[in-house]
Amino acid sequence: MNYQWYPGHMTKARRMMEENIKLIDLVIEVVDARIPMSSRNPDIDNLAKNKARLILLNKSDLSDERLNQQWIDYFAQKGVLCLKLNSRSGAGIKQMNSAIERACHEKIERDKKKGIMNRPVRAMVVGIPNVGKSTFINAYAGRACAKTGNKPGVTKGKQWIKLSKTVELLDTPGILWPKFDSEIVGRNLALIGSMNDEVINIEDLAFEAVTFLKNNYSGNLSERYGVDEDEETLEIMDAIAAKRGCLKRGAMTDYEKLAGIILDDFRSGRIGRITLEKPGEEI
Ligand SMILES: Nc1nc2c(ncn2[C@@H]2O[C@H](COP(=O)(O)OP(=O)(O)OP(=O)(O)O)[C@@H](O)[C@H]2O)c(=O)[nH]1
Repeated sequence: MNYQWYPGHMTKARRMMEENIKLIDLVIEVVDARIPMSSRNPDIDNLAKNKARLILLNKSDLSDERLNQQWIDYFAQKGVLCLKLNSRSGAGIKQMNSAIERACHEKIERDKKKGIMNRPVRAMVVGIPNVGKSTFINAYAGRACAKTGNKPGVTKGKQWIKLSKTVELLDTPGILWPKFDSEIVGRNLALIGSMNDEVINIEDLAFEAVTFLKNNYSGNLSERYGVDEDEETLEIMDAIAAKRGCLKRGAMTDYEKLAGIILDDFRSGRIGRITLEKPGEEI
C-alpha cells in the first residue's frame, strides 16, 4: 500500500462516502483482525449512524483465534454484529448472507410491515486501505457476480452486484483513512505492513515486533528461530541474525537485512497468528 492522505483526499473520500451512504441500508466495515481498532476509521461511527452495521475481522487466518472471539464479543456488546473472515480462502463467506439478514433484521421487518416484501438490502463495503476490501468483494460476489446496472433512483454509474434474493452490494468499496494522530495506530499499521516501509525505520519496527512477541506470545520466537526468549530483545535479534546469516563484515549484525526477515515473517504469520490489540486498550 502506498496511500498518502492529504486533507483534500480526505474531504473527497468523506464526500463520496456521505453520498453513497444515502443509498445504503447496511455498512459492511472491513477491519484487519490483527488490529481491529487501529484499522478503523475514527469517524465511522458517525458516518454509519442510523445504518445497519456489520464488522468483518478480515485476515483472521493471521490473527489470534482467542482474541478474534474477544473482539467479536466486544463489538456484540456495543450492539454491532461482528464476524471473522478469511477473504483469501473464502472461509467465513458462506455465513455472510444470514449475517447480513441478521444485521438488517429491523429493516426487513419494517419493510414487511409496510407490505414491501422483496426489496433487497443494499450494502456497501468500507474500510481503510489494505484491509482486504476488494478481496472480500471478489470472494463474496464470486462468479455469481451479476451487475444490476443503473436503476431508477440509483446514482448513474454505480454498479450493484446482486448477491442473493435479499442482498445487493455496491461494487466499489469506500476507502477511509485511519486515525493518523495516534502514534500507536501508526506503529500498528506499520507492524502489519499497511504503511509504506520507506517512511519507517524498519530496524526500530523489527525491534518492536520482537519485543511484542517476547512479551505476549511466549514460545513463538523460539519455535520459529530456535532462540532463547529470556534474553533481552537486542540479544534475541543478534541470535536470529546469527542463525539467519544476517552478518556484515567483522561478524557485525546486518540489522537492515534482519529487520526485513523478521517483519516479513511477522506479517505473513510465520511467527504464529498474532493480534496486536486487545479490546478496551486505548489507541
Ligand atoms: N492472509 C490474508 N490476506 C488477505 C485477506 N484478505 C486480503 N488479503 C490480502 O491483503 C492485501 C490487500 O487486499 P486488498 O483486497 O487489495 O485490500 P483493499 O482493502 O481493497 O486495499 P486498497 O485497494 O488499498 O484500499 C492483498 O495482498 C490480499 O491478498 C485475508 O483474509 N487473509
